[in-house]
Amino acid sequence: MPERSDRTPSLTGARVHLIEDADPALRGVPDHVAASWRRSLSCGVDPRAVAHSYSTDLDLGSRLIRCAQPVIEQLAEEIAGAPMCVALTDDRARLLIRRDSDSCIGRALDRVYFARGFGYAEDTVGTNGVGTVLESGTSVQIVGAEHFVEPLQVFACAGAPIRDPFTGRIDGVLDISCRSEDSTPLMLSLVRSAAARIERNLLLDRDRVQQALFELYSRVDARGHDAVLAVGRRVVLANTAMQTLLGPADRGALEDHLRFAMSGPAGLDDRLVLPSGTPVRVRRSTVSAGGDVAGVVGVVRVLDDDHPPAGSATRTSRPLASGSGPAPDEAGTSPAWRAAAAIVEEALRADVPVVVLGEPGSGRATLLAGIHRRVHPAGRVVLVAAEEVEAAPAAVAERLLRAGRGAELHVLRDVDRLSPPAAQTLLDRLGGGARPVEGLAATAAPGGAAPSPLLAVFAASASVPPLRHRSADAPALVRSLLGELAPQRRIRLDDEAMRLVLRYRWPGNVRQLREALAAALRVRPVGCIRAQDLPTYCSSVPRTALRPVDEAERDAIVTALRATGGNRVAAAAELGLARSTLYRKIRHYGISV
Ligand SMILES: Nc1ncnc2c1ncn2[C@@H]1O[C@H](COP(=O)(O)OP(=O)(O)OP(=O)(O)O)[C@@H](O)[C@H]1O
Repeated sequence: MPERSDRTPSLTGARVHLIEDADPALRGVPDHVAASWRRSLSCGVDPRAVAHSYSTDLDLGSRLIRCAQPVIEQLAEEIAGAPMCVALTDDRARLLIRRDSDSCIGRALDRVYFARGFGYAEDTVGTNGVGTVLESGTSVQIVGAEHFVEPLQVFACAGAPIRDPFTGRIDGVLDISCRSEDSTPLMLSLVRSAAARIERNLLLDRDRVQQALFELYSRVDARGHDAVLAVGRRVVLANTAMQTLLGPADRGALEDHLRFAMSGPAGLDDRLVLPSGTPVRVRRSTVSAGGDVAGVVGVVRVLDDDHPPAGSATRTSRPLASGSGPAPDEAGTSPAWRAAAAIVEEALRADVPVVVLGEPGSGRATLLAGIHRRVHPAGRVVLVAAEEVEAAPAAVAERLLRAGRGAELHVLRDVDRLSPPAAQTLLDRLGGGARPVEGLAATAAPGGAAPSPLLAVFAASASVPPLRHRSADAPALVRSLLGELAPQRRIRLDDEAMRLVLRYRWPGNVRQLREALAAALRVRPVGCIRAQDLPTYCSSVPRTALRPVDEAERDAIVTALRATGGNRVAAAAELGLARSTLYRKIRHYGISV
């Protein structure tokens, strides 16, 4: 094969043929480059310009950056004499770090948007040393005319994937770029060995995190005869007492509960009822290492009947007020949901202001309303929208202070969305949290840059898990929602439709599930709802957020696959796509039909 620089005219000719002729043989073009050109073409990449996409939501404190930083510094020293740059991207080809050995190469790369925050995915900028690595899963060197997009043909780049040592998943790409005339085959071996060093650091780092969990577990286990359960991101540790205390279903439920608790407050005392009806108390501590949550260690005790858990009342059948909405416990049996219900019930019984944290649509207001009706069957729930508070915080505060006691619960919705002045006015008028306001509850989204000062008013807080973290509740929720949406009809989901419901991530939570079921009922008002009756998005679990144009493409693919009974060859023909392109897009959108 001729030297790379001598091949420029034949590569240029082959590429032009491909663009004009759709599918020539591409003789003389290396296989990995030809495959990448075809992918670039089928994705509609413009061969004349670098399309730029910029993201602001980069994770600059990630484990990947922490483990890569020292290796990048060392690599930058190794190439200091040559006009090159070292770059690190995340698994979506977005540049996280760029270190230039001289300012000329830096300026040249800036001009083609090879800079922090910009994306170099192959389906956006065509064949390159970052996106092509992610698409092919192997290290590549792309020199000069091998780039699909003309403005990139003055560069050469070598990229290697950085894989998570446990999962094998590609976490990012390490890349060395320079002008094509400065390119050397050494770039590829340099970048490969540096990526291997980063993977070693990831392994050591993971060990450190797991070590921290193991140390606390061992300390707690050594303290006595208690049953101890530790749950980390990929390990579960249980001592002998734990292994004999509970059956497999209860153990699984408890593990789920601790896994969910990893994202909650650091140390707490939970009381919950396991699926077999066994009431337990869990004293748990969260373990952190270097800013990462390593896991949760829980000491578990079965409670006797004299000390039922606070949530155990949820299992007795108290009547709900007539005309009440769904009973939260009927649609929530997972430990995380029960734990939230128990805290809310305890707070409402003691008339302590309680805030329910959770993602929008997860059922926070429904939980508060359902439990209030249980505690005060003749009571009333007043939902106060954030917009109403925002418009007149002082007037709302007056109303809350004057409200009828005991049987009336005012729920301030989405208090995290209030502007700081509105939140402050409300807080001041309610007495700054110094004395409890009766009959008051709120909902808020967890996290956020600065928690609302208003949260000081609420002495109790409960966390409602997002629907995707309590898939055990999904079948009961579906039954409850179908009963509400089609009260007089015998309707259910078939197994395949239920499988989609369990697999989909439901970013809009229960509200979105309700909308999906309402849409399916419009297609099939009676009988058995099938997978193809659910909205097309339910058949897709993409790895990244989709743009509207991607959603339209995803919907077209799902519709074609549903129409052809899942036959990919027929679907590709109907869509006018090459079969390989369809397979790639099915993978990209996480489509399951
Ligand atoms: N356990 C449940 N059973 C039946 N329907 C539920 C349940 N949880 C939530 N829903 C339904 O889902 C939708 C959203 O619930 P809810 O209003 O309680 O959510 P939220 O967390 O307060 O969020 P938002 O503030 O966005 O409304 C409502 O239509 C509600 O009826």
